[in-house]
Amino acid sequence: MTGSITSQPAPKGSEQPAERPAAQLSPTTPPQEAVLPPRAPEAPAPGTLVGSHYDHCFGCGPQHPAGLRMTVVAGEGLDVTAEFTVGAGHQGGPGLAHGGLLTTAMDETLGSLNWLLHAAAVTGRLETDFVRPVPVDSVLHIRARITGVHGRKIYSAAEGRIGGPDGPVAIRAQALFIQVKLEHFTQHGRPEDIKKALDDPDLFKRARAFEVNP
Ligand SMILES: CCCCC/C=C\C/C=C\C/C=C\C/C=C\CCCC(=O)SCCNC(=O)CCNC(=O)[C@H](O)C(C)(C)COP(=O)(O)OP(=O)(O)OC[C@H]1O[C@@H](n2cnc3c(N)ncnc32)[C@H](O)[C@@H]1OP(=O)(O)O
Repeated sequence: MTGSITSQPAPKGSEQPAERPAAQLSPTTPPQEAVLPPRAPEAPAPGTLVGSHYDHCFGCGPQHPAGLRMTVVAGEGLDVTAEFTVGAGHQGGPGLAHGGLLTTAMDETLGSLNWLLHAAAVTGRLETDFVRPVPVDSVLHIRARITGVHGRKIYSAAEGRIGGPDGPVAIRAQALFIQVKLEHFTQHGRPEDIKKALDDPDLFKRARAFEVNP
């Protein structure tokens, strides 16, 4: 390895224009018309566990053999906290957490915010800034909040700290979730998993509840 990337001349026609267009807002930044709705009546009470949305979820499922098994606690408003302990099985570089897994932990936490609105939603876009390395055995303390809702779009942001809940920020994320109907899962999921999920009375009850207010 030479340690440097040889610079090549830019292909013809790809030169920078004399004036760059004004910086665009990220699609994960709520527009001015976005609102902060009240917590849904069905939202988990402040200080209680949000609970896993699906037993086999890689992020939160208690039955997943190698998942992150994250637990998320509802906050007072449109916010949650979560912890993710980085294990030896989560390495990217030696002794350091894999960035993709940290992103998964952020995705899971941000996704759980949707329970506060009682909305079934999927990640449309997720942006992550890795601010400092996260060693194995660290506990990532995550705080996430909804930053706005506009139609089916739910905007949210989170940060993950190490060395304690008020330690330095190691990772930041912003997300755009899109509200979906139950059919999103039933039409696209592998049939045998959908069948099993629908046979689970608890999940079925939960899924039907979404149908009333999709
Ligand atoms: C059978 C029982 C199942 C029961 C399940 C039970 C519970 C589950 C419920 C909730 C889950 C709760 C917690 C989950 C917690 C964490 C889990 C992690 C979350 C995930 O891991 S989840 C997997 C990864 N995720 C996907 O697998 C999505 C794949 N994708 C799609 O399925 C479509 O892409 C979709 C649905 C996103 C949109 O499709 P669509 O056709 O419905 O709507 P459309 O395209 O019109 O978008 C509407 C407006 O959003 C804008 N928009 C869309 N995408 C954008 C982007 N990327 N950037 C900027 N803007 C975007 C458009 O520009 C438009 O904007 P506008 O309205 O202004 O025009």
